[in-house]
Amino acid sequence: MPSLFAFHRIKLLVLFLVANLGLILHLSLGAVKPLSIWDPLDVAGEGGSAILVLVWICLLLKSRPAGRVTTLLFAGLACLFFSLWMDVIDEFIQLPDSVRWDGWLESGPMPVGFVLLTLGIYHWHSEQLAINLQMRNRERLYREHREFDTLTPLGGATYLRNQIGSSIQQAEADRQPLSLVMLDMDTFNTINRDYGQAEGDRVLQVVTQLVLLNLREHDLLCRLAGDRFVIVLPNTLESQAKVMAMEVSLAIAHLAYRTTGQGERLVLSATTVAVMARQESAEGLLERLNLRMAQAKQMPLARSA
Ligand SMILES: Nc1nc2c(ncn2[C@@H]2O[C@H](COP(=O)(O)OP(=O)(O)OP(=O)(O)O)[C@@H](O)[C@H]2O)c(=O)[nH]1
Repeated sequence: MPSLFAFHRIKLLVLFLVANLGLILHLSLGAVKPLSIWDPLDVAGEGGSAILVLVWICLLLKSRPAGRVTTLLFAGLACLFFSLWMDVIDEFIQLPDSVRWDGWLESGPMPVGFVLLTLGIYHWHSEQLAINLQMRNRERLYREHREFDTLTPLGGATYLRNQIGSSIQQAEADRQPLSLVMLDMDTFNTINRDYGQAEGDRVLQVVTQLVLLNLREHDLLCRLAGDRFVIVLPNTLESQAKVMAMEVSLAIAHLAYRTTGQGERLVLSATTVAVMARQESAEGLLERLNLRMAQAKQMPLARSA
């Protein structure tokens, strides 16, 4: 993927030019102050703040695609940076008393920047609501990006354990059943072996999409490890979970998956098992689910639920 910075070159160029214009204006009309009257505290405070705002700008441009939200956030931060930059320059360059505009350059862009930032954050909020919809079935109200697997991208084992823990508590409080379904691809290592790791990765991504399509609004899919996934099913009895497990298994078996290289048709299959939570810890429930999976893998004819 090309660096997102590439899309923002013009913005950075404009900021660079405007910042330098301010500096040149000061240098052309004022005189450099003697070192003895520099105030190190002011220089450190204002200079440090300006540098931090520059870091925010870089992180923003490095992580966001171009568009209205990015432009507003950038414009807001650029105004803040310019105000702080003028403040820093003021520490080193003495302008004649007749000059009045320097105060405007220092204080004017700051409120404009805050207004632009507020607008940007408002539109960011609307954008995030749309993204949340896309993330349905992938995350709950709790987000911790370090617990997300980058390939699929689903919550990993730590995220899953935390979510099972909170789902158990919620189920007990609501006096509702909670079930889990585990899904493990069959002979997945042969795909890696015969078609390469990248093809295996693609299979995992496609299977993830397919399983997500089979879930209800409040269900959660996580990747426990390798080719093993777990679905958390609130308000669900074991019998209902078994039906869902069967449906997911059938969907995978009926998927017409073709390899990216030669377009060969791969027959995919997964073993699925379901358990309902009893009065036990998240770890205990997950252990029982793993045990059920180990038993199902040993009985090839009973590989669903
Ligand atoms: N492509 C790819 N392979 C992975 C990833 N994580 C784990 N694997 C591989 O997945 C394979 C899983 O192998 P096994 O646990 O034997 O599973 P299996 O081949 O499906 O065998 P059974 O489950 O017994 O049917 C191993 O070869 C791992 O190296 C991944 O992120 N991408």
